[in-house]
Amino acid sequence: MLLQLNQVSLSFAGNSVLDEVAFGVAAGRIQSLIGPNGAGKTSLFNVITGFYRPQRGEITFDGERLVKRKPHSVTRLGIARTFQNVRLFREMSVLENVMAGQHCRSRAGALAAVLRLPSQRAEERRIRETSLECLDFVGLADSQERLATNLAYGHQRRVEIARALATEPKLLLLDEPAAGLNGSEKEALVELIRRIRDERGIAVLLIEHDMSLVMSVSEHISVLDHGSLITEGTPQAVANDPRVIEAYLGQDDEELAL
Ligand SMILES: Nc1ncnc2c1ncn2[C@@H]1O[C@H](COP(=O)(O)OP(=O)(O)OP(=O)(O)O)[C@@H](O)[C@H]1O
Repeated sequence: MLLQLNQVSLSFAGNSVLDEVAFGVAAGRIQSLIGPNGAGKTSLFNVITGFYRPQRGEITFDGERLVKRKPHSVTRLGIARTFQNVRLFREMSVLENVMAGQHCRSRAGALAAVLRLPSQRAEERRIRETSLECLDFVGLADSQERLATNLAYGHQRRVEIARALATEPKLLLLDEPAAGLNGSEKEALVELIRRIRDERGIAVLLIEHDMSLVMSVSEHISVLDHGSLITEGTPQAVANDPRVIEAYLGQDDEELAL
C-alpha cells in the first residue's frame, strides 16, 4: 500500500471521532471514502495530512511514518489535498495561486530569495513552468492572468486541483470536489480524475457525497460510519452491502441513491 493507516484513533475532549481505523490506498488507485454526515471523513484527511494528531495508531506513506509530521512536510513527501470549501487567494491571479502551492518544493532557500540570486531566479522560472503546465492540464491555461475570484466556481475548484498537482504528489486527496458543480461540470471532473491517474500515475482518494459520481469513478470504496470503517470493496460490493444501507438510513434521499 502507498498509504496505510493502522488502528488510528482520534478524539476531541473525550469524544471519539476515529476509532481504530485501519485503512489503505494502493499506488495508482482511484478510491473513495464515503459515509454519512459526521462519520469522520474530513477528520481522516486531517489526520493523514498532519492537521490533526491522532492519540493512537500508525500512518505510513511510501515507507515513511506520517504521525507527528507537520502539513508542509506531508506535502513534501507527496500527499496533496483540496478542501471542502474553495480556498484560493482571492486577490491573486490564477497562475499565482498555483505557484503558491509549490513552496514545499522550493530548493533555493530563503536567503537566495531575499538576495535574488541566480539560483532563485531559475527556481522561479521552474515553478512558473510547472504551474502553467498544471493549469494547462486542468484546461485553464487561458485564464492564468485572471483574478481567481473572478472565475466561475467550477473553474475555481479546478485551480485548486492544479495547485495540488503542482506539488508533484503521489497521492491526491479531494474533499467533496463535486460539491456545487452542475451536471456537465461533474462529468468533466470525472474525466479529470481519470486523467490524473492515467496520465500522471497519481493515486486519488476522494470524499464525495454524490453517489453516482462515486460509483462511476471509483475502483475501490471505503465506508466510514461513526468513526469506524464498516466495510470496503468494489463499488458493486459496497452498493449491495446491507451495512452501508443501514449506515445511510436517516440521511436524505440523495445520499441513499446507491
Ligand atoms: N477540531 C475539532 N474539534 C472538535 N470536534 C471535531 C473537530 N473536527 C471534527 N470534529 C468532530 O468530528 C466528527 C466528524 O467530523 P468530520 O467533519 O470529520 O465528518 P465528515 O464525515 O467529514 O462529515 P461531512 O460529510 O458532514 O463533511 C464530528 O462530530 C465533528 O464535530
